[in-house]
Amino acid sequence: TKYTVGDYLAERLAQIGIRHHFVVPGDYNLVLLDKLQANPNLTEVGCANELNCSLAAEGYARANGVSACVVTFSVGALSAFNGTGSAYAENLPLILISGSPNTNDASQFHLLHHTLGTTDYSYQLEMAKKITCCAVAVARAHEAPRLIDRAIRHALLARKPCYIEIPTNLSGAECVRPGPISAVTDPVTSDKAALAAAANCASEYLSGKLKPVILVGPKLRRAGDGAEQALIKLAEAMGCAVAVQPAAKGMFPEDHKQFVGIFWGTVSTDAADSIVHWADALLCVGTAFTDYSTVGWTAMPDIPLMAAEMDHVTFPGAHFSRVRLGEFLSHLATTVKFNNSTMIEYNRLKPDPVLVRTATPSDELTRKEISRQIQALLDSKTTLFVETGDSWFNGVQLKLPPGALFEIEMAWGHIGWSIPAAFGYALRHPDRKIIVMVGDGSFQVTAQEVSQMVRFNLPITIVLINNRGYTIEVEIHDGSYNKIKNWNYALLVQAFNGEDGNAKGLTAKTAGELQDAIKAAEENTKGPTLIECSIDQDDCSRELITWGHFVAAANARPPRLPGV
Ligand SMILES: C/C(NCc1cnc(C)nc1N)=C(/S)[C@H](O)COP(=O)(O)OP(=O)(O)O
Ligand SMILES: [Mg+2]
Repeated sequence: TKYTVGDYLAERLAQIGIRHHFVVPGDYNLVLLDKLQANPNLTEVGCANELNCSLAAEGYARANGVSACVVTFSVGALSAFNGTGSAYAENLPLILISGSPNTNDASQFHLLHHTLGTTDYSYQLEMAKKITCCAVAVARAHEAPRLIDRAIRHALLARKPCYIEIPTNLSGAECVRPGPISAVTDPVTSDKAALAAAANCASEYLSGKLKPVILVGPKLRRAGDGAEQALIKLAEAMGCAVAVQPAAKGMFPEDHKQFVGIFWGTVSTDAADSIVHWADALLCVGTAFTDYSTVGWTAMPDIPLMAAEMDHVTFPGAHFSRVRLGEFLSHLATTVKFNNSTMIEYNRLKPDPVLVRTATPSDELTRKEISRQIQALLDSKTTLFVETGDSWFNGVQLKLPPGALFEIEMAWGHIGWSIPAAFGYALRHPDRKIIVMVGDGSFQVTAQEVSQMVRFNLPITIVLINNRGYTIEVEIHDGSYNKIKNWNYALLVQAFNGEDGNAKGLTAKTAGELQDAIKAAEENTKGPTLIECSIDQDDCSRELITWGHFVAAANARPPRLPGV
C-alpha cells in the first residue's frame, strides 16, 4: 500500500513520543484520522467537543512533554484555538492539526460548509499564526514532509504550540517516508562561550551580595533538559532560601530544607514574602511576573532581578543569549560561592506550623475541612489539579509530600480546564492518583469530559466545591452575572455512565460525609468519582479576598490621559 501524508504525520507524532492523540472527527479530517489510527504506536482518544479536546491535549502535554489535537476545519479549529492559547501561555508544545477544504475548491470559487461562506479559506491559518510559534498549511503533498517537520521542530524547541493544516484530499496522497527523527528533535544546546561567561559573570555578581534568594517560576519545568534537577544542585551549592511562584508549585520539592514557601505577595505561604523582600539578590528561574502572580502588581520585587530563562540569562550589567536553562544552572552550581545567610534568617522568622482543627463528623462542611481532608490524601503518587477559582488558593496552601505533583493553569486561566486536562494527563500517567479541585462554575464549562474518564475507566477523584456561583468574581467585583443555575452534579455524573460506566457521583454536606465519600472514591478503581461538596457561598479563603481586592484595583486603574 502507498505511503501517504497522513502516514508521515502519524509516524512523526509517534517518533516524538506521542502515544495518544485527541480528536473530534469532521468530514475534512476523516481520512487523516484513519491514517493516524493505522499507526500502531498511536491510540485515538475521542472527545466530546474541540474545546475539551484541546484542553485534554494541553493536560497530556503537561505529562508527556508534547501532544496532538486533531480537529475539523473552522467549527472544530476555532474551539480548539482556546486550548491552543492555553498551551501558548503555559509553554506547552501542543500540535494542533486541522483538516481543511479540498485543494481544488479555492480555484473553483466554491462556497463550502464549515467556512465563513466566502471563497477565501485562509482565515484559519492567519488566526493560527497569532497563537502558535509556527503555523503551516500543506497545499501540495510533496511539501508535507518539510512543513510537518518544521512545525513540530519549532514547537519542541520553543515549548509553544504549532499548527498544521492538511486538506481533506491530501491526507491520503502519496508521500515519501520520513528521514531521521533527530533532524526534528535534536535540541539546541548552549553556546559554550556564552554558557561559561554567563556562569562566571553570575557567580561574580552573586559573590558581591549578602542575602541571595532563588525564586522558582513555571518555566523551570517547561525548559526540560534536567533543569529541575540542576536547580536543586544549584540551590544546595548556594545554601540559600528557595521560594516558588504559585504557578510553579511542586517544581521544587516542598520537603527540601531550603524550601521557604510560595511567594505570592500578601497571599504568600510560610512568610516566603518576608525573606524575598529581605534579599539583596533575587535569582529568578523561569519566573512569570503577571498581574495575578504579583497580586495586582503589589508584589513586584523592587530590587534588580537576575533572570535565568529557557534560552538566555540576564542580570544587572549583563545579558547572555543562547544559554539553556538546565545547562546554566548546572554550570553555575560549580562556580557559585556558598552563602546561606537567607536560610539562617528564614529559620529565625519562619512561622510555627498552624494547628488545623479537625471537624467532628456531624459538622457542616467548610472549605477548611475540605482542604484538611484533601491534605491527608496527598502522597508520592498524587497529582493534584487545581482549577481557576478559590481552588487556586486552597490548593496552593496545601503541603506537597515528596513525589506529589501539582498542576495549575494560572497564565491562561480558563475555567473548566482541569476536567479535560486531568483526563488527558491521566491517560499518560495511569500510575498516578489524580485529584481535581474544581468549583461549580468551572465544572459547568467542560463537564462532558467526565464521560471520557468513564470511557477509559480512569479512577480520577473530582472534588467539586459547590459554593453556588463564581465566587472569585464575586470577590473581585460582584453582580448578577456571578450567579449560576445549580445542577445536581452527583446525578449528572451517573448519567455519564450510560449502560456500562463505573462513575460514582456522591454528595457531602458534613465532614463525616466527605470522609465517607473520599473512602468510596479510593475504592472506585474503575472509574471517576465526583464528590459534590456544598459550602456556604461566602466560605472562601482569606487569600482570595485579599488577592481579589488588589486585582480589582489593578483592573480599575484609570486610563492614562494623552500627554500625561
Ligand atoms: C467566571 C470566572 N472567571 C472568568 C472566566 C470566564 N470564562 C472563562 C473561559 N474563564 C474564566 N476565567 C471564575 S474564576 C469563576 O469565579 C469560577 O467559578 P467557580 O469554578 O465556581 O470557582 P469559585 O466559586 O471558587 O470562584
Ligand atoms: Mg463556585
